[in-house]
Amino acid sequence: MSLRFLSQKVAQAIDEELMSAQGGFSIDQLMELAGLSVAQAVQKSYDASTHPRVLVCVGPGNNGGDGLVAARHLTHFGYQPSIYYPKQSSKDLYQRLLIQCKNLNTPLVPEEQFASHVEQNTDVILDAVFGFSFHGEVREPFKKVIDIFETTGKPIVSVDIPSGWDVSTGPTKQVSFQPSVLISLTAPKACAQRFKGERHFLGGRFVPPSLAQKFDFVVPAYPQGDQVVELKQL
Ligand SMILES: NC(=O)C1=CN([C@@H]2O[C@H](COP(=O)(O)OP(=O)(O)OC[C@H]3O[C@@H](n4cnc5c(N)ncnc54)[C@H](O)[C@@H]3O)[C@@H](O)[C@H]2O)[C@H](O)CC1
Ligand SMILES: [K+]
Repeated sequence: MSLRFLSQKVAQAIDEELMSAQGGFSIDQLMELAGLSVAQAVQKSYDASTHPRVLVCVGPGNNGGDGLVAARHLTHFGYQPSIYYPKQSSKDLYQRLLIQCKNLNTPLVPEEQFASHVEQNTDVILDAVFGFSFHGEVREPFKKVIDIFETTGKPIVSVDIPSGWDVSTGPTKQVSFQPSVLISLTAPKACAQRFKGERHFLGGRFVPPSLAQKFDFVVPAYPQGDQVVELKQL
């Protein structure tokens, strides 16, 4: 069976099903596993000894939450992440994730230092700005962030979707950067067919076979205890 690429609508339906009474998961659990997958994909792609400074760009929704979780795991993996989080959520979950990072002394980058921080103090950018619920044209304060993704020479690792791409069709007139690494969560979204970077991982190792069957997608075999599996061919 070949890999299925999910539409925005189906990705959202799967997410809802996982967190329904039947699915039994809480958002905290899914986000923890998604963020752990992301940290593992970074670790498999960029060694902490050569690329320790990971700038985690955090958006306003759950994609951003995955980034905060990844930042915490990356610290424990020996990286020195920093966080750019221009529109902080007041929701309890996000506040707690941020406290956990602050307790690990992870610095928060101020808005006016963002551009210079990318150029001078960053080895890898972790793009956790928008995921499968993004639509329309990028609004501030994120336009500035995506504009830098468009022009920087630093490697970008995108969580679930390259932020600003159309979830179904991929690069747009405004946003066409290619991340070096993409971590698709649960199953790749349709836009992943336009990914031309170096490595594509699948993460989010929480899908029961009955759910994959219901939504007609394939979960490839993960190696041993890994939280990611590399997808060689699209
Ligand atoms: N089942 C899974 O695979 C899981 C995936 N996870 C991650 O969750 C995101 C999807 O999260 P969601 O909260 O639904 O949305 P987003 O993070 O994509 O962003 C919504 C956020 O962005 C704002 N927004 C939308 N469009 C724009 C725009 N044009 N300009 C500015 N802002 C915009 C919107 O208002 C919201 O605030 C998925 O991709 C995974 O990364 C879960 O963590 C675990 C389960
Ligand atoms: K993203």
